[in-house]
Amino acid sequence: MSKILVTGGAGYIGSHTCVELLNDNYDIVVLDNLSNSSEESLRRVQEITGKSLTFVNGDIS
Ligand SMILES: O=c1ccn([C@@H]2O[C@H](COP(=O)(O)OP(=O)(O)O[C@H]3O[C@H](CO)[C@@H](O)[C@H](O)[C@H]3O)[C@@H](O)[C@H]2O)c(=O)[nH]1
Repeated sequence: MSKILVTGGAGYIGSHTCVELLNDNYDIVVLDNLSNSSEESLRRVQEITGKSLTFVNGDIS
């Protein structure tokens, strides 16, 4: 299955996107600097879907 990079994936729109992608069996890597979110949202994404993701705390700018 394809791997998808989700920038801002810990945020509101990003975390909902992560749920949909995981439910469609994509592997996802979330890149987020947590400037307007927390890792708690990603914990919930994994709890809701029963699937794991890779999180990278960082900034590409
Ligand atoms: O340089 C940056 C800027 C943002 N982020 C992350 O990107 C994600 C999304 O950023 P944000 O602009 O907060 O978008 P949303 O999460 O979609 O939140 C917006 O939409 C929500 C729902 O309407 C509102 O509640 C928020 O206030 C509003 O910022 C967040 O996890 C941020 O931590 C980065 O990683 N790097």
